[in-house]
Amino acid sequence: MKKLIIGDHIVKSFGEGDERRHVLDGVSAFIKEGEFVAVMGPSGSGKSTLMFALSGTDDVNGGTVVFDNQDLSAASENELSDIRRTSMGFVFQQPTMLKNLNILDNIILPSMRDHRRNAASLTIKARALMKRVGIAELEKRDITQVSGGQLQRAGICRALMNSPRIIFGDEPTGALNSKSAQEIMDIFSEINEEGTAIMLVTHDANVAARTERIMFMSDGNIVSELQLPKFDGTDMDRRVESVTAKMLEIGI
Ligand SMILES: Nc1ncnc2c1ncn2[C@@H]1O[C@H](COP(=O)(O)OP(=O)(O)OP(=O)(O)O)[C@@H](O)[C@H]1O
Repeated sequence: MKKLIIGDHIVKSFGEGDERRHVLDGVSAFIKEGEFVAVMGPSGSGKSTLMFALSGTDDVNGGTVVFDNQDLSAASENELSDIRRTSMGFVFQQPTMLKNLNILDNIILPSMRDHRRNAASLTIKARALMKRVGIAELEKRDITQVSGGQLQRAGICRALMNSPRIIFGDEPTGALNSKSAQEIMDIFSEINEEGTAIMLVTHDANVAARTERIMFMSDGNIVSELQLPKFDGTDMDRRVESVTAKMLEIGI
């Protein structure tokens, strides 16, 4: 499968003078089209920073990031924002949604900037997505009137509105109980089955075990990888065991 994103010797530094520190220390990473990957590693190892670099959300201090043959490091802020809006979806631990809008409007709002689409067609798409993830009946609810799992489903709908090539998830199940987390992972698996690449940052071996490749980070570098067969709903215990064995082996 062709590579969708290629990060080559990425350096990302924070701080000034003696305080300056390479949070990404020349890290190279790729994500293939339609691939389902996870990034694991100790707190502060640079997982989220890598995600923000590969998605063009943050600029880098060295190296290159190429998305679908476009060099993100050379792209203007407008070009980057277009690429992110049309080709990428983002899901975070706590979906940031507006309190004065209902769930449906929160899902639609970011896509309203895409002038090729009108409100009616966006509403149709949002309702189809909500139905698919099991929150069709919640469209009129305020964001304070739904559970954490339901809100995260809405966050996933919002990320899917523009039919992205890839979804980036930073601890998307981190705030959920294990049942809701597994349900969210079922949704991610389905989305991936349909061809959307997914990159998840996670501390949870049960989440990482659902993916097909895990990159392990330590001190701003990828220090190991684990390849798993594509998840087919079986063998979960064995998959989790191999992830935890690898975590133990590299000491995270
Ligand atoms: N904007 C910033 N300014 C200064 N330092 C930062 C900034 N963003 C991240 N860092 C530092 O970079 C390091 C890596 O952060 P990052 O969030 O990528 O780690 P992580 O592996 O995702 O950690 P966690 O698992 O705790 O979320 C940390 O030491 C963090 O404090």
